[in-house]
Amino acid sequence: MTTYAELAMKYQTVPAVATEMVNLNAILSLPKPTEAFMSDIHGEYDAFQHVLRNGSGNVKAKIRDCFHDEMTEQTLQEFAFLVYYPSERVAAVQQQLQGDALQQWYLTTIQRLVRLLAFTATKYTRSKVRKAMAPEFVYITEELLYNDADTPDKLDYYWQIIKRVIALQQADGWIEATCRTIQRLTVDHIHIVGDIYDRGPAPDQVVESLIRRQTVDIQWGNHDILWLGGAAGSALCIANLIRISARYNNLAILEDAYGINLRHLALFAERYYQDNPAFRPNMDRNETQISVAERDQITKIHQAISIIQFKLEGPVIQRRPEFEMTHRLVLEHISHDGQSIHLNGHDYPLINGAFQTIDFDHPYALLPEEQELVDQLVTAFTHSEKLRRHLDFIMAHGAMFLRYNGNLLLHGCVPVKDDGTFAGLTINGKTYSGQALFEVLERNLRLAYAHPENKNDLATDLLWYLWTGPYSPLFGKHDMTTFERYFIDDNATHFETPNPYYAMRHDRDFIQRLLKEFGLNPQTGHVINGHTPVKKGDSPLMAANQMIVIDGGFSKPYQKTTGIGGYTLLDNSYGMQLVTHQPFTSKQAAIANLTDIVSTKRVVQQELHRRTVAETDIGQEIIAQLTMLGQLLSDLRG
Ligand SMILES: O=P(O)(O)OC[C@H]1O[C@](O)(COP(=O)(O)O)[C@@H](O)[C@@H]1O
Ligand SMILES: [Mn+2]
Repeated sequence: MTTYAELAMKYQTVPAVATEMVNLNAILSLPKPTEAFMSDIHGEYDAFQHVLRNGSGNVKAKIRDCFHDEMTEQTLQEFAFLVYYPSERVAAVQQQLQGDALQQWYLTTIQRLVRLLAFTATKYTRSKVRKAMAPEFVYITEELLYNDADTPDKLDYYWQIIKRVIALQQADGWIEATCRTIQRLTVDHIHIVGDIYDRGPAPDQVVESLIRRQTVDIQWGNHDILWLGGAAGSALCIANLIRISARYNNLAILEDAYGINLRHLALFAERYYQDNPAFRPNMDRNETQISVAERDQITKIHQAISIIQFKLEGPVIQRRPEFEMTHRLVLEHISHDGQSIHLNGHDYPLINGAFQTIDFDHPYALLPEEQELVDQLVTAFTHSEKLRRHLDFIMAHGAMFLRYNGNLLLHGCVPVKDDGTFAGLTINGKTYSGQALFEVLERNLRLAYAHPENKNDLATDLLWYLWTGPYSPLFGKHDMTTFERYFIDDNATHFETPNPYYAMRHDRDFIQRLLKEFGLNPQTGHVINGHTPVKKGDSPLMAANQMIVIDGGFSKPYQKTTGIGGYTLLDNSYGMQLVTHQPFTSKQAAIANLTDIVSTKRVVQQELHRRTVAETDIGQEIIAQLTMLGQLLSDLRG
């Protein structure tokens, strides 16, 4: 929030104050900019990029509105793909066309892009449009954009600029930069409702693209917490994320993207483990097959790190009775011959056994070599500069929940008890529930992240709790049955009881109570969640459209369940729409066949009048500033 003193420093004369007031007043009456909500990206960089580049289908809609009937469907499609993938499409056109035809293509294309840019820019101030441009082309672009080519001289000037740009071989660079500006202006602000990391191949590139984009906020997901926890020195978070990386054949992210050396882990795994079908990597993404030797190595690493994880869980659960997780102390219930386990009053045979490093008298004790490995990994995670840089961004732009323009955004749930009252977690003798639970967990997370040198303190243990604790708002289930899923055949033991929240969120009264708890207007607000894939046939809209779940399966391994390729929610001046995306095959295929993946748009809420900036959070800030400027003006006039 800007203060009166800051404004008084910045605007020292009556005309300066008046000019700013005129400017702010004008901004208030502009249409509300478009927000896009996405979640559960799970490392699927190409699919995510496609949705970002096509503005969740909005870019094509803009082209349609701007050019009406001037373009055939084929031309429109080609033009849209130029805007999404400018460098690839320019290269393709250069292959197809030569000489005069190519020259004509540049002339037509540049002129069309100027028109489209002008069309997308109408919602914004000149200064905002300028900020969305590549600095090296600002001068040229503004000359083209704000040139009212209505006199022959001006028209001549306009075409001269375009021709010079082409002659000086700047056209490719200008096209690329302008297409990016159009992409940015089409969607002004992006919300990521959690889970950028795990299962897919390129979360690091997703983060890089968010860093480039900047106008982003993130509501942390349980998988993001594992990586934040890793950088914060939590051995348990590290063991979990390496386990998942091995499970989905993604260890390369650790080694190649983040420079974390897994050699010692691989050598250790080689010494202790054999092939084990239950630990072979999941190849659902259907990418290039791996060799048997490679598969064997991953399978062994997968077992080694899983057992380390289960061992590390013991002491944390024991030293934190307030976590109420003794039901997750599993290793101590294995029979001493390693053949069965006694859980919840039943004996189950164990399958896929991999218990050779466990001393059943001290099941949670790490072998000295395991301890060394853990120490080495913690050091590597807390020292990876690139990982820190990525997670610094996720920390700076992220939070446990967000209130934005009247809506409540959070990844998983607000934990409740069976009777619908907010469930509490007791920390240091004090019980926190509802909004206070989110806040206490966030405070501890920030503390743990700021002190990677503390490894066994409460704040670091709470990071792991966020991943898997029964009242973690990011997990939302009573238990994570990872051990049972690997080692017990009986499916009943795999079930993870969801928090009652998930049944209650269908109910409008319940959602309104939540909105109220978080200080929002219960009549007009929405709750937006990710985390739980919306199964085929289920609706992402609940509680009379006030509850919206947008985990639609960017994650390839989950597309069997969802049947689609993901959802994005759009909120613009006309209202809210839910966009369904078809599964994305590959970037190459999309560009070669010009296949878009948007399938349907569903209206969630339609505004009776077009909403303006004045009705947004930023608008409220501007109104407050205007009041202070009014005061300043009369003070200056004395
Ligand atoms: O499908 P996988 O990789 O075995 O993962 C299953 C595990 O993932 C979880 O669903 C958590 O991950 P999500 O946040 O993606 O749901 C656990 O509850 C479950 O045990
Ligand atoms: Mn999740």
